[in-house]
Amino acid sequence: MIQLEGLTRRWPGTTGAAVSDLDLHVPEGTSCALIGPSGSGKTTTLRMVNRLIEPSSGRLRIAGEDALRQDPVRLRRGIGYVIQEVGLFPHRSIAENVATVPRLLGWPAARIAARVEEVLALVGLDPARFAARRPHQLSGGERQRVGVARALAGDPPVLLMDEPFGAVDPVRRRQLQEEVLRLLKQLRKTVLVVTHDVEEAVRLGDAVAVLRDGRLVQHAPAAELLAKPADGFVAEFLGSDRALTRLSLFPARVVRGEAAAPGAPLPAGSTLRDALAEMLARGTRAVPLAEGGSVTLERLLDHAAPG
Ligand SMILES: Nc1ncnc2c1ncn2[C@@H]1O[C@H](COP(=O)(O)OP(=O)(O)OP(=O)(O)O)[C@@H](O)[C@H]1O
Repeated sequence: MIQLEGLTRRWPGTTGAAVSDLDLHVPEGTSCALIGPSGSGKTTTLRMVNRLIEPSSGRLRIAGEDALRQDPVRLRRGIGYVIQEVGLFPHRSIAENVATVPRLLGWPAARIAARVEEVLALVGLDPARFAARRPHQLSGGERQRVGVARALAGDPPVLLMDEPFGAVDPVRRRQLQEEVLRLLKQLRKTVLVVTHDVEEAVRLGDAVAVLRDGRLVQHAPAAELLAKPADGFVAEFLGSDRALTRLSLFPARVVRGEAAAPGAPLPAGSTLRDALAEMLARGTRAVPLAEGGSVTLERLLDHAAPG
């Protein structure tokens, strides 16, 4: 788990703090997305957790240990870090890039080689095709996958991600988000992810923390945040389409007693938001599901306006 208590960062020569008295708890095996306007302190917060930025005051516990008393270099070897620009070494092969942390950890060569193959496969890159290439021989999306593989290579319990899919086009982005999310859940990583994209935040975060001027204004499960923004600032930041965004959190499933509607069934893995889009496109009040039964407009309204 990651636990921030009163964490604060002041920059020399500035009035006020970039991050002020921040309390945040990310339980083990869960993810928290940090969102907020530009300059609200998201990246500063993230980089205080791996101490690329030293906190001015406050406490930081990672996996039960006082992280501010640990040697920062050793601390970082236990924390995966994924950034938008990926930051791969351009003159080293993909395999060498992925091997960075295991090598620093002093693993034997055979174990490193096996691990490189394993994590490349985990992120959907065939080691036989990619291991020997240089970063410039990959697409942006493939490089991003390498960034995730590299962060996972040393099997750290904690992962920090800063706009991890910012450089990926919107279509591949959703696919990559879903794959990485599935992977992180399967590996039970504790994750703190920074994004400016509300949809990405609710998709990746079990909980979402909203920052404003370096202060935490709301920290709640994604569905609760979208249903009940704490104030006008949060509501505006989440956008007037937040009820629509919320529908994307719920899978389209059969509710007993609903007869099958006519027409082509929704593809497997569709969300209630996809169901609404289909209803609008077809001009119907219900769409059928492949497993039988339907999603109805009434059901969508129940989810969009919870009690
Ligand atoms: N090295 C630095 N020296 C002085 N001030 C800094 C430094 N780095 C960041 N800041 C200031 O700290 C505040 C928070 O910056 P931070 O990068 O954490 O915001 P952010 O929410 O991640 O923004 P963005 O979404 O634009 O990346 C900003 O006012 C920024 O100008």
